[in-house]
Amino acid sequence: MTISMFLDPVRPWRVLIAGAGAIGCTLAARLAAAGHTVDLLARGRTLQTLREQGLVLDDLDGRWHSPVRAIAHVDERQNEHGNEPAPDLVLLCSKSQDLPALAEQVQPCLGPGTLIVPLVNGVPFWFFHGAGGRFDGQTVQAVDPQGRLAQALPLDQVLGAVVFVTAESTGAGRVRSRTPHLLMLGEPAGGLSPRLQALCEMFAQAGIEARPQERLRDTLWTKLIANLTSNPLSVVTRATLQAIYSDPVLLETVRAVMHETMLVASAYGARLSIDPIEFLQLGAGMGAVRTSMLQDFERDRPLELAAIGDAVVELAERYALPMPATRTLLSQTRWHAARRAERRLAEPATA
Ligand SMILES: NC(=O)C1=CN([C@@H]2O[C@H](COP(=O)(O)OP(=O)(O)OC[C@H]3O[C@@H](n4cnc5c(N)ncnc54)[C@H](OP(=O)(O)O)[C@@H]3O)[C@@H](O)[C@H]2O)C=CC1
Ligand SMILES: CC(C)(CO)C(=O)C(=O)O
Repeated sequence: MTISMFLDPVRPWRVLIAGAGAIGCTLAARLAAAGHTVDLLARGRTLQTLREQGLVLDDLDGRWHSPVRAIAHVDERQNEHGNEPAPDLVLLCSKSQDLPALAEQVQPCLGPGTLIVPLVNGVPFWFFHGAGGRFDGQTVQAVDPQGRLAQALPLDQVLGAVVFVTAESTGAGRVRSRTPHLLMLGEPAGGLSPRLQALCEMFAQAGIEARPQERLRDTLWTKLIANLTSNPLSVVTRATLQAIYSDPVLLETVRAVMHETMLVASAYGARLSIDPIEFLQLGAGMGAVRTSMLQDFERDRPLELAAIGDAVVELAERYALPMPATRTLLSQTRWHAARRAERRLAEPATA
């Protein structure tokens, strides 16, 4: 019997949040404010600022100064007697390429009842876990090339998430979120389990709407279509969502990538509820939003192309589906990222 069988949404949970960026800090602030015990695994200047000044979130409900404990290693969770129960919940909140290292960092403190939720864009590493069908249990190479994630995390304790929270860091330990907090959560094997319901309720009590999904992969494909049609193209063009989804020239690429991705989704049995025309209208209605990938590009940070792009191409290859427009777009995005890196290297160093 595992601890999670007793998870009670109203008692305080022991939560470990790994990754103190925009999403990790937003969730940490709201969960701590709701009375949960929150440890936030951070590094560098963020860790130092969190220790010295604490965490501040500005969201639609106001300003939150929340009592989180910033830690550099999970063994700092131990008290003076050298013991600390395993967390009830671990949220992994990094860019997808950083997930293996983060998973290995949290692995030593996991207990048999710890729920683990990666909050990461793109095809998840657990995609084939509990999926049934001919690929059941296989690995998505693009997101877990050395099998480090599957090794570090007990898959039966992993719940999937599709992130609709939007947030941006405004400085170390400072975060701003201007939309209602929304997560879609689901069991990799599908269905509505008691632990999934308890987790959704626990988030809801902290002001984070969490919708339990019987078929999370359907929602995942919808988000992938949004990411794949807009994130790489935003790097190539520097355009906002409004421009990407309304400019007639850019719409040609958007439509081509959307149709290719929808075909892959249907090959995997996804039941998509999106109407393509409505989808484009919704995208255009998002306004002057710069995608997370464009923001990473402008900050000279690595791009999440493996999880958002390469992984979908890999899934397509399993069914011999060509993705010519998507492949071209991904190559062009990489070309722009490489040119930018070269220009940065050529710039004279500032004192
Ligand atoms: N922000 C948003 O609005 C949305 C984000 N998402 C997705 O959610 C995920 C998280 O995004 P977001 O929070 O914005 O990303 P950020 O880049 O803001 O945050 C990631 C954090 O993880 C930290 N980190 C990475 N590796 C380690 C490590 N080994 N040890 C300690 N800390 C580590 C980073 O530290 P450092 O800064 O030192 O690198 C950074 O603070 C991504 O997949 C993103 O695409 C999805 C929807 C919306
Ligand atoms: C806003 C959106 C949906 C654009 O694809 C996104 O998730 C991102 O910027 O990463």
